[in-house]
Amino acid sequence: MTSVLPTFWVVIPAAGRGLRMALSTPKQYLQLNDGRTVLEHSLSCFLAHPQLKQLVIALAEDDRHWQTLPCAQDQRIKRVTGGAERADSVLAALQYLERLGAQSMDWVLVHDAARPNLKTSDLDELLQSLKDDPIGGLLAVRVRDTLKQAGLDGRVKQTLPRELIWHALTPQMFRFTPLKQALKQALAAGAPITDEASAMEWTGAKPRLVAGRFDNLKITQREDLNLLGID
Ligand SMILES: Nc1ccn([C@@H]2O[C@H](COP(=O)(O)OP(=O)(O)OP(=O)(O)O)[C@@H](O)[C@H]2O)c(=O)n1
Ligand SMILES: C[C@](O)(CO)[C@H](O)COP(=O)(O)O
Repeated sequence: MTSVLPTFWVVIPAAGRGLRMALSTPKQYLQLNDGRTVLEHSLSCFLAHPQLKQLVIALAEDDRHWQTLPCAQDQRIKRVTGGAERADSVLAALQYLERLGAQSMDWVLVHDAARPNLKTSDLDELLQSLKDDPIGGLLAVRVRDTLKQAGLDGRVKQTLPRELIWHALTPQMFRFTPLKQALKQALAAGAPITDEASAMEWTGAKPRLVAGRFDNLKITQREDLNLLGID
């Protein structure tokens, strides 16, 4: 018998400038070949999921694209202004979740607006794998290539063991209050936080790795567009 998946809140950090993409349009608003934007694709699995509570999207203060999208009319989606870094944007969205009634041990999933290729099968695998976990965790994929550590001279210093190395993906799934507190404390301490798991790790927690698809890629640089069929 398939067990019931947990209900969950969603936070979408979408306030980035896409500097590494270096295009006039922020990368989350680039159109894929079906005419929908990267952001609309990144939202789609959540908006179609029966267990979604509500979704908070963090946008740049001067974002003029969001209101042009049909999903901006979806009453389940609330918007907040993002911050200087991704972690600031996530924290701003978490603080808004409190106003929406998020309870301490509610599940929160954080997913990059720049990851349009998330599959429902991966989302459900994450929910199923972590629904009874005391900490939470993240979708991740094992490193496939041989890993080289560079020296300051730009030459190979050594080959690193890769058996235990994973790429962190999103969504990342944690309980509301522990995540909010971890982010607040880690940011206040100036810790280098690049994902939700690193904030939880900073507090001593050990998030669980849930194997996901390698093609759940983050649109970051120009060459990534070809991988997703963007002309
Ligand atoms: N201050 C920020 C920075 C990033 N993000 C979001 O976090 C996700 C992952 O960040 P990244 O890929 O680094 O996006 P950008 O910051 O836009 O890219 P760049 O670093 O090249 O400027 C993206 O969906 C981005 O919109 C955010 O909400 N707030
Ligand atoms: C959250 C993330 O996508 C996990 O790999 C990654 O850390 C985002 O990093 P970025 O430098 O903000 O793109």
